[in-house]
Amino acid sequence: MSQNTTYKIAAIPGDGIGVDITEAAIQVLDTIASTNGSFKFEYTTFDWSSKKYLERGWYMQDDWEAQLKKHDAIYFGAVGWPDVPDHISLWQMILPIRQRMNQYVNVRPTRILKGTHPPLAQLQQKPSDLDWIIVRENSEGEYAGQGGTTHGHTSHATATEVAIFTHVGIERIMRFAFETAKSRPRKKLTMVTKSNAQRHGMVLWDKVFYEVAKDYEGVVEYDKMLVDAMTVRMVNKPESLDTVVATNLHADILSDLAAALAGSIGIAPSSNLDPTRSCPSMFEPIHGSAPDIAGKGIANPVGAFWSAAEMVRWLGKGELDKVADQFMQAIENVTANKETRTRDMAGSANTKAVTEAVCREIEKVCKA
Ligand SMILES: NC(=O)c1ccc[n+]([C@@H]2O[C@H](COP(=O)([O-])OP(=O)(O)OC[C@H]3O[C@@H](n4cnc5c(N)ncnc54)[C@H](O)[C@@H]3O)[C@@H](O)[C@H]2O)c1
Ligand SMILES: O=C(O)[C@H](O)[C@@H](O)C(=O)O
Ligand SMILES: [K+]
Ligand SMILES: [Mn+2]
Repeated sequence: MSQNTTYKIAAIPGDGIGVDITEAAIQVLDTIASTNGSFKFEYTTFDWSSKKYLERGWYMQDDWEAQLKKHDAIYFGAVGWPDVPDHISLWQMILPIRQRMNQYVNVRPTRILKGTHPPLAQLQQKPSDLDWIIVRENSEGEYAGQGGTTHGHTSHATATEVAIFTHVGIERIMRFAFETAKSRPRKKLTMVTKSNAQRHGMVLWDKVFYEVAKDYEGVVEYDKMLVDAMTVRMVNKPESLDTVVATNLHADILSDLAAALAGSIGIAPSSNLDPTRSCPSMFEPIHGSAPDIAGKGIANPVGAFWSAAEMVRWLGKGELDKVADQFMQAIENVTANKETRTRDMAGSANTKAVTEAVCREIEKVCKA
């Protein structure tokens, strides 16, 4: 990385609290850039949202792919609003971006940040017992887009949602998951499946997992869990897990559970990655637009900040790891203090106060 590198960021705030937390993330990203001095961000903000969809009839312009590809990364808030059916908003914005930008991996880390109140008594005593990375397959399964409805106007209405699993798609996510597990101190991978009831796609999923596992024999310890039993293990034996690989749908569900176990859905980050780096990767908190608290200025921006820190790490290709770590340190210094926690974390601060506190901490941590 040269001095004064400029990273071009496509910012898509979207709907509801997506708007508040994207604005907050940009403020802290600019603070970390100006404090560090060796890089800066240049943003293009896209007004793609459900509100605009209702006015214009479209979420993204026809040339959206070309527009996004002009950027080094995408920062995303959330999409979805009660007056547009959720499958329309997802399928006209977030899912096409994940698919067409080749973001076939979705990395969802969870750990208990300082000051959070995990609901389980055992984790209140030993927060270090929960430190996971969920690797979510991000292109296939029920999200591949195959299915349809016929005779929809009659009582014979028939609808299918076909879960797609390909050897190529499974192999690339398994390799990514094994590499992730290998890079972590415990070198441990748990594969989640449902190959007892789902006897085709999930059986191929398992088969390819064991094929790839041969390349990591003696290097990464691995095991297999049926997804229903996995929810029990996450609650009862969180310390027994480290890296987890699961299908698109299973990991979507398990990562919300993971966030709740770690203290709040408002903290959890995600990176939608194109590991080949041919397209921009996309960073967003795992939560949605939260219509119930939107417009109140009280959304927890911590998941958005953690996602922004992962964006810095990804953009730096190894050269900004220290900066990303400082960013995380600043976030955790703020969560540690009750005065600067939002309501979902048993505090009373608003989004703006938490954001300003993180900016102040960034200046302290980076200059120390
Ligand atoms: N990737 C995305 O953009 C994405 C992800 C999930 C849901 N959605 C969409 O968002 C809309 C709402 O979905 P939902 O209600 O199921 O899930 P949600 O994540 O928006 O909200 C679930 C609950 O968590 C709370 N919450 C979420 N984020 C929070 C934060 N940062 N701080 C404090 N509390 C927070 C909300 O107030 C709500 O009570 C739907 O349209 C859905 O399709 C989009
Ligand atoms: O991927 C999904 O199912 C939704 O966009 C959302 O629930 C998410 O987790 O990103
Ligand atoms: K989101
Ligand atoms: Mn989800």
